[in-house]
Amino acid sequence: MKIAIDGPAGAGKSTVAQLVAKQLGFTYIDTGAMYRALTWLAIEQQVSPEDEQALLKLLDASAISLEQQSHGQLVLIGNREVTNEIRRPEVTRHVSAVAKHAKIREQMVQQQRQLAEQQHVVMDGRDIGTRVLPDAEIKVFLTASIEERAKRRFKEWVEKGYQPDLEQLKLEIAQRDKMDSERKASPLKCADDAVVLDTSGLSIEQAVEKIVDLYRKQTDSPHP
Ligand SMILES: Nc1ncnc2c1ncn2[C@@H]1O[C@H](COP(=O)(O)OP(=O)(O)O)[C@@H](O)[C@H]1O
Ligand SMILES: Nc1ccn([C@@H]2O[C@H](COP(=O)(O)OP(=O)(O)O)[C@@H](O)[C@H]2O)c(=O)n1
Repeated sequence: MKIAIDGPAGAGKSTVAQLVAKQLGFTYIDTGAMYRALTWLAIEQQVSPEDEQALLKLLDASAISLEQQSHGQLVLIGNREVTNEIRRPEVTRHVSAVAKHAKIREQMVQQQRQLAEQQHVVMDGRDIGTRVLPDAEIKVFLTASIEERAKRRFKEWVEKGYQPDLEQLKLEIAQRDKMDSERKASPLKCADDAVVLDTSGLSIEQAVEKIVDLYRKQTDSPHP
């Protein structure tokens, strides 16, 4: 069973997908973490996000992997754990430039499909329903207004101890969405057969419940 959750930045994908996975006993896979790990590495090794060949070399030389633990997903580069570091604002600013390269995406997609073959998954990203798992049984396009998404990020960053600027955050989110939607290689878009779920007026719990309901309707199984 595969549940694909796509959508723009800050829509609540990882929060909601993680809780859906927990409720159903599935494995949660955050594909954005893989693009973030490569971006983190590129920054560390001073490789330009525009240099596809150099990024490919970096990707080949560095085993990026996701490890599922009871408390969440760990992101590893070789033996090095980078789960928290890849969330840094600097990585966020450059990740869409790294993720636009077709050959980089091919390799990431291959790895993501392998993960989904081994277990029941809830996978979130930008191209899960359209490219990575086009045959997913349930596809959700999770979205929310840009104002709502910027406010959520603002709150999250304040809680992490940063001092963000709301307007700047809104601008960065809009820029990232634009790059993700306009790139040639599997852009961010809603799959034709996805259910659109606007979370602007929903609590996290309500959004989770709506997806779990979709699963129940699909499988007709009240006790997963
Ligand atoms: N329905 C919701 N209502 C309020 N806040 C939410 C909702 N969904 C997610 N959030 C909050 O918004 C922030 C961004 O969510 P996140 O899951 O990181 O989004 P994404 O993975 O789509 O970028 C998090 O701090 C999360 O707790
Ligand atoms: N399947 C995916 C997942 C992420 N990405 C890229 O990786 C970036 C970071 O993804 P993310 O899911 O961590 O982003 P947030 O919305 O959580 O900030 C996105 O802005 C995309 O550029 C992608 O291209 N395809």
